[in-house]
Amino acid sequence: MKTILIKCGGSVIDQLTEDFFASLAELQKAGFQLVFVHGGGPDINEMLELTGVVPEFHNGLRKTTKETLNIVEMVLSGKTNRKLVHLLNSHHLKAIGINGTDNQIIQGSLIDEAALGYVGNVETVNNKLITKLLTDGLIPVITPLGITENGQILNINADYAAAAVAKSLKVEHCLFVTDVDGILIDGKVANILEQKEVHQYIEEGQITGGMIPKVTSSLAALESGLKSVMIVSGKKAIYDGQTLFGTQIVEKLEVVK
Ligand SMILES: Nc1ncnc2c1ncn2[C@@H]1O[C@H](COP(=O)(O)OP(=O)(O)O)[C@@H](O)[C@H]1O
Ligand SMILES: CC(=O)N[C@@H](CCC(=O)OP(=O)(O)O)C(=O)O
Repeated sequence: MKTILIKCGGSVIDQLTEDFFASLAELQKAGFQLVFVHGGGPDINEMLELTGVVPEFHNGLRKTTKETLNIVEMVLSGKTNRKLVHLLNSHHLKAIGINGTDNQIIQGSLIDEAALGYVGNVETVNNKLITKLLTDGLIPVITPLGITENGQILNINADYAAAAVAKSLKVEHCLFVTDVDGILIDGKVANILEQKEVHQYIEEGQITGGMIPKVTSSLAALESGLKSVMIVSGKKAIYDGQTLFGTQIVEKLEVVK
């Protein structure tokens, strides 16, 4: 069966629409099995603020002290994951929540402990539990937490975690669901962007902030052999039974034509 990896951004989890959930059902009808990796940056920030910790980011990655890691794990596993699983189940999409650390699904290593604390890169993904759940007809919903060889829990940027899971599962499509209709260039959604344009738009400052990890992990996923990567909106329909709506990212335009 063909699989679609859906990364659901923290920016949009609270704004997912009926049309979006209807598109997921359409994708299942079209023969795709779904796997989710979710973010939760806003939920984490909210809880950190309540505890008086000021969020700190370096190149888009959250500096994660021991205290922050405890909150990140509590929020991602206890709040955001529960919220998304509940939303899917209430739309008759049979979802089950799991942590990236469960059964060592996401194995990673520290990026730079001195600068970032317990923030990790993905080294390998253990597909076993994911494929077992898919075989049972369930939608795995995975937190972007990883674990090192020594058992240290890692906070992983959800875009990178999603791209790594997509690569490991060799999915048909990888969709980054966010709070905008796609990548906006000069105020308009681009239907398709190639690698070279992505780099150019980052340099020109047209692609900034939270969109940067999405495009860089999209390009990494394409390089690793994935065929289709898209940025789509969770606020509307993303599929009409034939076409996915949003911005497709490709290595080279001529390959697609
Ligand atoms: N060129 C662009 N097109 C669309 N959005 C962009 C662009 N450059 C930066 N962004 C920002 O990226 C945001 C999405 O990233 P982020 O907030 O990290 O979302 P998520 O929680 O889904 O990962 C958009 O809301 C927008 O503010
Ligand atoms: C290391 C790192 O930055 N981890 C992220 C994990 C959540 C995430 O990426 O959530 P979004 O997709 O909503 O941004 C964080 O702590 O915010």
